[in-house]
Order: sequence, then C-alpha cells, then structure tokens
Amino acid sequence: MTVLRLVGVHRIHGTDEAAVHALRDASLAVEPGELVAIMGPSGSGKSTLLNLAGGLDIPTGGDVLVEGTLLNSLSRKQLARLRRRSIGYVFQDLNLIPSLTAVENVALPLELDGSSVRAARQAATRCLVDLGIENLADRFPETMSGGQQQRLAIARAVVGDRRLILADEPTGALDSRTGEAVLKLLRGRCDAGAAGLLVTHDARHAGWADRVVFLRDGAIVDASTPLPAPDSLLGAIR
Ligand SMILES: Nc1ncnc2c1ncn2[C@@H]1O[C@H](COP(=O)(O)OP(=O)(O)OP(=O)(O)O)[C@@H](O)[C@H]1O
Repeated sequence: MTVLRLVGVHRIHGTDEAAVHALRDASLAVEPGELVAIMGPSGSGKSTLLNLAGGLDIPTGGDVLVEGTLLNSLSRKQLARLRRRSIGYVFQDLNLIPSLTAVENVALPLELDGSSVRAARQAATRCLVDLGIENLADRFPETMSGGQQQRLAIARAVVGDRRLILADEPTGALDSRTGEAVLKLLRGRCDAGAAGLLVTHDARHAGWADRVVFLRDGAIVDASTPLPAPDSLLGAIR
C-alpha cells in the first residue's frame, strides 16, 4: 500500500494581503521502500510539505493520506495516535531528552504509546542493534558527538517499525562523512520497507534517494532520478 499520498494539496498561511501560498496543488505518492528527496530554494515550501505529510500542519485544500488513512478525517486523538505509531521525524533540532540515556530516549515514544517499559526497552535495544549503534545504549546525549546524536535521533524516529520517516536536513552541520553515515541509516530503513522523505539542499545527499522532487514557489516543478553520489565519498561506507 502507498505509504504517503498527497493529492492536490494547498497550504496558504495567513489571509488577504498577508497570505503566503506555501504549497500549490502538490501531488505525490511514496511507496514502501522508497526514499524521496525534496529539493528547492529557501522558502519554496519544503518544510511545509514535510509538516503536512506528518500531520503537524493541516492543508488549506487537498488530501493527505498515510497508509490509506485521510489525515483530515481523524480526530486530534486519532491523529496523535497515528503520528506516534506510523510516522517518525528527524529534525535539525534533535529534541533528545538530556536526562535519559540513548536507549531510554528511543524507548520513550513506545512507552508514550502504551507499551510496557520492558517491551519498549526491548524494542529500543533491537532498533539500536539494527542501526549498529548499540554501543551508545547507556550513554547520555551530552556525552555523544553530533553524529552520534543524529544517529540516535534516527533510531528514535524509526523505532516500533514506523512506516513513514520524515527528515528535514537531518545531516545538519555534520561533516560530510558523518552526514553520509546518517543518510546510510535512513536508506537502510527504506530498503527494509519504510517510506522516506528527505529535505536536503545537498545534491550529494539526494544521491541516496530513489527520486528527487523539486519545489519552486510552492509548486512541484520537476521530479527526476538523482545523479549518483560520487564513489569517492560513498565507497568506504555504502
Ligand atoms: N507559519 C507560517 N506563517 C506564514 N508564512 C509561513 C509560515 N510557514 C512558512 N511560511 C512561508 O511559506 C513559504 C514556504 O516556507 P517553507 O518553510 O515551507 O520553505 P522551505 O523550502 O522549507 O524553506 P527553507 O529551505 O528556508 O527551510 C515561505 O514563504 C515561508 O515564509
């Protein structure tokens, strides 16, 4: 089943003269296993698209469906539950909880969703193992490098088998090698069956995606296959 579908989606912020048409008639489908990069100039609507896909914002027109469920047909409570269960976010601002260890940070969304502490810890540990970062399990975020924190944020986004992963410039200020390692984790989750949307300004990062969707002034103006990322950068870690 298509994991994410946008059908003729519009988002207008503000009203009258102050109105900004942040997204215009955007249609997009992302299937299981696909990683789609979203590129475009600053202000072209990339974050708006991501927020709408994740149910953090409501379209002014059109439909957003996650695994066939129309988001604007849900009550607030149902939407919150769907977001917790099906959608993982990785933002530049990582929002890791400093007083919790890595495994506790990753377990938290599952506990909030009603899992027992024990089951949540087990699932979090499995997730850290899957992502190859189990060595971080008992560390607190402040003792980790930026790249380790970013990998942890990805673990928290994908724990519990979330089907849709939304990443807004997830490599932030990381050096290119660490950034590529973070993208490799995202790619791996998509290869394992999740659907991913990756907002990036960097064409090399888009090289990890199956498709690139270009936005300009809120409209999808092109969709293409990305250029392969240079072997020199990827050879060592892919
Ligand atoms: N809450 C808001 N109120 C008013 N205008 C907004 C709001 N959020 C976004 N916009 C406007 O909508 C347009 C699209 O913004 P958006 O953040 O989606 O672009 P972006 O492509 O993600 O930009 P960047 O690359 O700089 O993050 C911009 O003109 C922005 O100023």
